[in-house]
Amino acid sequence: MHLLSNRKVLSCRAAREEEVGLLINRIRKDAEPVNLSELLSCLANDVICRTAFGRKYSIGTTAAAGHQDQLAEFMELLGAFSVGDFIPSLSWVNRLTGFDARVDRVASQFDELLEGAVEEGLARLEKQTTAPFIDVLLRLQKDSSEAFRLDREGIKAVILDLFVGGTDTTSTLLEWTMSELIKHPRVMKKLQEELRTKIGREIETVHEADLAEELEYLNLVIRETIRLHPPIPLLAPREMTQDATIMGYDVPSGTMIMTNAWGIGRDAKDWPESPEAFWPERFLDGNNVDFRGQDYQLIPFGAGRRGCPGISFALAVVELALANLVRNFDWELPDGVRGEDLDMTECVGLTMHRQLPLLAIPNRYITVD
Ligand code: HEM
Repeated sequence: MHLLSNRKVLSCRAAREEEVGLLINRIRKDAEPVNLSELLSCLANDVICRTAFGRKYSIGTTAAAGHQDQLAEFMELLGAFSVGDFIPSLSWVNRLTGFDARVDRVASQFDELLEGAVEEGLARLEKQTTAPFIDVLLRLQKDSSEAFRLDREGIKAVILDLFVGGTDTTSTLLEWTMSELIKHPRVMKKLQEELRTKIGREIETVHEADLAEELEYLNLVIRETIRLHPPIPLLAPREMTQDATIMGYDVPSGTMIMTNAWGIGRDAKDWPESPEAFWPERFLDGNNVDFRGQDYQLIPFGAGRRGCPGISFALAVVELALANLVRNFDWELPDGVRGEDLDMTECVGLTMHRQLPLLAIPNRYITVD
């Protein structure tokens, strides 16, 4: 997908660096402890808004608060169990419970937001050279031929897809990585050592160019977190296009199937050494299992033609944010709670968040005047 190509991801670097810089400054100023879950959700949201729409719905405005709530409700509805999807004759239950009405309301609120963004993009079209995604699509529409027509609804659908695919997933991965690091001080210390040694103390905020040096342990930590906490634990539902036999079961064409990436990542057959433990070193010594869809024992981004096209985009945000959060601060839990006692309960939904927000105290480590 052109919009998520490596070149395009690189071109959005300034927005990522600026937003991560703002996050770090905010953490420096906020009263302790900080609500990392909320801050990381805002970060992912703002980065995607800037790359998709060319602007964010800034913190502190009513539009921002409304938009943030809309997105949370949208994700909740996407992950909710809809009786009618599984037993069509019971669709009336969705009307009775108010589920359909909520879906209609949130869909129309989102449509309003996207309509506004399309109008803003149209007004910008003649002026701007570095284009957010929506402008790229509008330009494509303007230049489109008979053979390839992209209409307004299509543009809104693509942007919505990026939005839904890219915000909650990215912030969930960040939230779980910080949780695991705080819960495992040995791993946190080792990662801090890598970042503080390789990046040095001279700069206050880490930029993407500073990550050019091989940061092996950072990569292992992300891999281990996504194994234990795939942000979309059941991937996207798929329909069988032909009859097949899977593990001895006959599965007819047309059956809806769900893939349990969460279960696969913890399966003792593929992960024989303490599959439930957070241990990034399991990926050393020749274990090169990667998460990009080639190794079926680790598929948090799906695999094949419909696998996630946003992997590079997500990793760019996650690596930069983690490098800054971990290098610049020493973290501890409020009220003297020890890291190993941190509650790690998951909550059910399309994306799998922490049930309780992650609150933590940042102690400044890097202080460049
Ligand atoms: C840690 C972050 C992310 C995770 C874990 C993730 C995971 C996934 C998964 C599991 C799917 C469905 C694949 C399947 O069923 O085989 C998917 C699809 C998708 N993702 Fe991601 N994603 C992430 C970040 C992103 C980002 C940042 C973007 C865009 C900016 C994005 C855009 C999309 C799109 C557009 C699809 C739909 C692809 C299609 O239907 O063909 N994702 N993602």
